[in-house]
Amino acid sequence: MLSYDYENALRVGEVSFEDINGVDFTSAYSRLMEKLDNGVVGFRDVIYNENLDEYKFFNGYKNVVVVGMGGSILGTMAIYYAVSAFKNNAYFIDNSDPEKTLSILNKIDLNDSIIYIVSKSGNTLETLVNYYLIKKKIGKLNSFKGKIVFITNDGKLKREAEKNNYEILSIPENVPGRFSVFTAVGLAPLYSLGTDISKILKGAREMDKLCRNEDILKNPALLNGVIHYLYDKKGRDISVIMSYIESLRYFGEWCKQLIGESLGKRGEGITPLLSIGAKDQHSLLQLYMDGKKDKIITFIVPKKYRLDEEIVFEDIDDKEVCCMLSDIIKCEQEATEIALTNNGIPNVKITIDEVNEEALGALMYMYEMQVGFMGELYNLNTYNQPAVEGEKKICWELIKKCDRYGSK
Ligand SMILES: O=P(O)(O)OC[C@H]1O[C@H](O)[C@H](O)[C@@H](O)[C@@H]1O
Repeated sequence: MLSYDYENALRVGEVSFEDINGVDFTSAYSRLMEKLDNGVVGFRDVIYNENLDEYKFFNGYKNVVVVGMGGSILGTMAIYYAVSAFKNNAYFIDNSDPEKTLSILNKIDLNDSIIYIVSKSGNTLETLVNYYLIKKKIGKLNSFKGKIVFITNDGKLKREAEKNNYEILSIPENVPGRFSVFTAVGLAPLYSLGTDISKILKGAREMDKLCRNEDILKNPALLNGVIHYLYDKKGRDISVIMSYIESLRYFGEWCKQLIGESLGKRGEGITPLLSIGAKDQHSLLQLYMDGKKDKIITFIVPKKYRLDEEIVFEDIDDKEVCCMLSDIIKCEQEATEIALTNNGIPNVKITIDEVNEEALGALMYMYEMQVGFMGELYNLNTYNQPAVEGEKKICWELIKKCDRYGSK
């Protein structure tokens, strides 16, 4: 399913086994388990949901449009772009960038679409605006033959859904948005996109077995959390997630929010930095290798690439050399790993068999648990994001001043 290799994080010598054992990870483990057992947070419970039938009515549309922001869309994008990298019937609308939104909306036939409006609070500015645009576009049609599903618990969007008798799915209150990919937030649109959602949950459950292990060496989420925590304390507070498969780009975007909003509190936290190999060997590797000593690298690599082909080098040391395309990128990753380690840069590696639903379920759940453990190590509230509220208030005031109807 997934293997985790931490040897190079210790080999470089900045952090040792004694350091790991010196961290009170047992208390962190117990505190998180207690929260999960008592339902204070519900991101573990949802992976055991057996009732996937409620999504079966959401099939049969050519296009799937998902409108949301942050935790309400990034997990869906992460899984879709990973497992369905070769399809193109999904449209994701999150930002308030007029050029992006309008160019997407101008090309979709909404009549042949299932449209998900996803917002736990029901009040997120960008989601609201993008919904209004869709509503306006639908209003101009003679009749609307598509389907709108709201995934929301509250706010303006819930009221809008109720007023118009749209279908509403809800999100368990104890599952924070950025941990909600295994709820209707991710599962409903992914089902409409033809993804095998039971396999996503299967992968998450298999990972959960490992994450319940009290033995840190058998618990990759706990071990990776402690390693990153220790390196942060040594000044390596930038966590580079370097994926050697492009279809995991949005997994990185999802991780960025999960790590950033969960742990960035009270002057603590690590900064996630996304990187794609082999490309970034030609742009950022110089910085990783020889820049400030503030980074720890996580390689994410598949054993098998879903497409592959033989390639012949016509002249390597006067010889023809034949290898697979996948051999090339694997050699590049290995070379980077060896060079970084030789240069004293700590790195860990997560290997998945291949990119598929189960692997994504396992990988994403591992990160949810890792962040949960890390929040306990830092002793902070992992599940809120109070610092971003200030900007929202200022922005709503500015928007009221933009009113083009004036005092009408
Ligand atoms: O699901 P929503 O309520 O629309 O929230 C969407 C996103 O917006 C907020 O600003 C939060 O910082 C994020 O944690 C959240 O995922």
